[in-house]
Amino acid sequence: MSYKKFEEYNIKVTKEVKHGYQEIIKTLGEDIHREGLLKTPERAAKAMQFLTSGYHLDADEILKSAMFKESYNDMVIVKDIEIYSLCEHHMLPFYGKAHIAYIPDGQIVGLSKIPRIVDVFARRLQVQERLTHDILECLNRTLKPQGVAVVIEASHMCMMMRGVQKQNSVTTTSGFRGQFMKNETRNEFLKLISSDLSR
Ligand SMILES: Nc1nc2c(ncn2[C@@H]2O[C@H](COP(=O)(O)OP(=O)(O)OP(=O)(O)O)[C@@H](O)[C@H]2O)c(=O)[nH]1
Ligand SMILES: [Zn+2]
Repeated sequence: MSYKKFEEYNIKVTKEVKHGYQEIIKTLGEDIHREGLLKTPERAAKAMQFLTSGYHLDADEILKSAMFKESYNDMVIVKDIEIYSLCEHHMLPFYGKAHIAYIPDGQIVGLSKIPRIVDVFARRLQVQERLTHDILECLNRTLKPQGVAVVIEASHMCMMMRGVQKQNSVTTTSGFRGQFMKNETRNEFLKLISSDLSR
């Protein structure tokens, strides 16, 4: 889609989602003509578009745009990557940290591209398990490393603000491919990030 077409599409989506929010706010018993709420449906629509903007981005292409030949053969870890996503069940936020490692096989990737692909998959309606695998599989198929590991620890607002109302539970998900299937490599990675996991 051309930039102009995409802009037109975005304006149309904002208009439709804004209309949806007007209905929701009204149905929930608020006065949509109240001064403080006048622009709220449009603001909420734009916020939601941003939080789901990952649908329009190609994570494989982002990685491919900065891959370099390099003979470095040891583990590369990017840890403490902030994650903000929306659970697909309640459309409430879940947030936390991702720790990602790979062992190159002839090519490395620009470091910033790792948090960028995290955002591409986080800015969608997600479950933490699928988010973990989306990131893992993207790195595995695009970079073709000797191994890749992803650990995500997150708190879910749908379990905090409502439902079971547990404020301190943290969910950890993980995925491993290639060399990280070996206990020794996996344990080295887990040890290197363990200071974060106990925080
Ligand atoms: N596996 C998984 N579950 C999630 C995630 N985010 C939210 N959930 C859960 O999705 C489930 C949806 O269950 P339902 O019983 O259909 O929804 P509900 O009645 O609102 O459930 P409660 O949250 O228990 O009140 C809940 O257990 C949530 O905790 C996630 O990332 N992964
Ligand atoms: Zn939820």
